[in-house]
Amino acid sequence: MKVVAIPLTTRFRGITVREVALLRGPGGWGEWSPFLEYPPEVAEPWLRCAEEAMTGDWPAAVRDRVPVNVTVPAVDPQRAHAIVTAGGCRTAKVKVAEPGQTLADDEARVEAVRDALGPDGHVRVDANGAWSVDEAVTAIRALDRAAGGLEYVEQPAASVEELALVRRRVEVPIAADESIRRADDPFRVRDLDAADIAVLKVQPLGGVRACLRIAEEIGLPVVVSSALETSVGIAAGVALAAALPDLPHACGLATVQLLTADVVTHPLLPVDGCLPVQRPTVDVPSVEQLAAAPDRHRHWEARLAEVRAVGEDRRS
Ligand SMILES: O=C(O)CCC(=O)C1=CC=C[C@@H](O)[C@@H]1C(=O)O
Ligand SMILES: [Mg+2]
Repeated sequence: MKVVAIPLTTRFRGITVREVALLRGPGGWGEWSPFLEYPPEVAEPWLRCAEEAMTGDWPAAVRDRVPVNVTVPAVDPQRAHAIVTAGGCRTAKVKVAEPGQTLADDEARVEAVRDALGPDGHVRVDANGAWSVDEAVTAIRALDRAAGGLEYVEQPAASVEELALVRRRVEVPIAADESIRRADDPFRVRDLDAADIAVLKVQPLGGVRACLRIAEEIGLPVVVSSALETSVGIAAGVALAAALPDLPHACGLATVQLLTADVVTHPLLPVDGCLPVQRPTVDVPSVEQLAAAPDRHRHWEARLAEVRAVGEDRRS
């Protein structure tokens, strides 16, 4: 196992450095990068995703490019404008409802993003479940106006029940993220008519093939999104997006742009708003250069042993 620590270009989801474990198998490298605070039970499906990559057993692709959104963290309007302009994508996903910020901050950011994209781009927002139902209804209406039309809002409230209530009160489509990847039953979103779109992330949901099965059963259009991986992990998301029979929306897989460095020879960065469907080649000198401190290696080795034990328990 190799552990790397990569500084982010901007604080994102409360972190400034991304720590990632890379595991090598007969079919290639796999990335195992559950966030540091996740307990073993939560980190276990993430390991299944890495193990699948290490066998090289991914489903066949039906397309050779995957359209992606640029991801805009909860930054000021000038910075948001610059990120979208530099991102080269026709769709932008804007983080909103950040602790310590106001709805006016979100409106200003979304306006700047629309300005940078022009009238024919798509703007979507992600609230990470931060709003109550009433707050969500107010905020979605305001942000829809500020954006001159939102493509969708991702996880406006925390629970599936709340998503369903919000969905009945606004015109903007609702996408479910945490309500699928953190739920005991990802299909409650479908059963309660709580969303128009399913966001699927390959690591928390146990791999590419597991996500393909969820996509078939959930019966909603899918947006494949990242968990802030290096290009090794993003390649698994790209493999899922490439294998889906229909892909009506851009995917949230352009997050290598949020890292200051990568571990492959040709990072999975968008060209003309799309990622190529290819497995990147790990660049061993970069892995060595980005290596985490020895105590972090020891931490990840111990974590791996614990999570493997959870996996064995679940299989027995
Ligand atoms: O979807 C995207 O554009 C990028 C990925 C992204 O937003 C996320 C990656 C990692 C952790 C999550 O908090 C976050 C998300 O909520 O979707
Ligand atoms: Mg999300």
